[in-house]
Amino acid sequence: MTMRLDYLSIFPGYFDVLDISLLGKAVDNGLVEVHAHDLRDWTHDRHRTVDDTPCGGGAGMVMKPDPWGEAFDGIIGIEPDPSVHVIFPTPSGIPFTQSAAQELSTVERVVFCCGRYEGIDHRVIDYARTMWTVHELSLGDYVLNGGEVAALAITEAVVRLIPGFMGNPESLAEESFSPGQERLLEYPLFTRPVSWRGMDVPEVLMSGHHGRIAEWRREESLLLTRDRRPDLTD
Ligand SMILES: COc1ccc2nc(C(=O)O)sc2c1
Repeated sequence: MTMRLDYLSIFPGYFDVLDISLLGKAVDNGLVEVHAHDLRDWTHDRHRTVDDTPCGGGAGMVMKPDPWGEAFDGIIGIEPDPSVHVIFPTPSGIPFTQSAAQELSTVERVVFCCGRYEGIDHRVIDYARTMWTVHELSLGDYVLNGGEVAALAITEAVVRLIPGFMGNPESLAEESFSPGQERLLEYPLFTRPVSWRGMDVPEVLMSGHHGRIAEWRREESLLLTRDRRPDLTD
């Protein structure tokens, strides 16, 4: 399966980065197909206007619905198709989680709609919900300047879970938040040299005793999770 990823933004250059590193390899391997689009290509005035003042007053500008609607028509089509997943990164979205990444990694088509200014006219989201499967997602309790960085983060979290992307799928099994990890944070990691600036790798990890190593790692994960993310231990 090849996943098609589309990005709609007034800064499509943000997505040039998808040509490098592991994601670039996924493109080369035909696992993903990436298309970035400039929303201004669907404007018709000399200034290529995509925003206007908010109805009801208030600070800032709101993204006009017209360019989004025409872009949807051109990029996705005019027929409803629930197999297309449209993601609006937004501070008012539901928190993006590893399980959401897991679900999205099985989808064949994802379209990211990256807002700027104060946000997108809500009718755009309402329209999208009549046509496709829509997700309004937030990365966390902070606000970025637009949806592009969130779209990149979501992309990386999703694409790395596509079967065949990671050379060694076993490395996914022990990561923080991966299924079967009881929602525990990953234990501390060490590699050679065994001694570095007066600090040694924990002896148990050099013992070759797999049972004791597994026990040490689980204990470390439990301690770390209780300390940093008590909300995960409920
Ligand atoms: C205007 O579009 C925005 C603005 C801020 C923002 N912050 C996000 C976040 O996930 O933190 S997504 C997002 C989209």
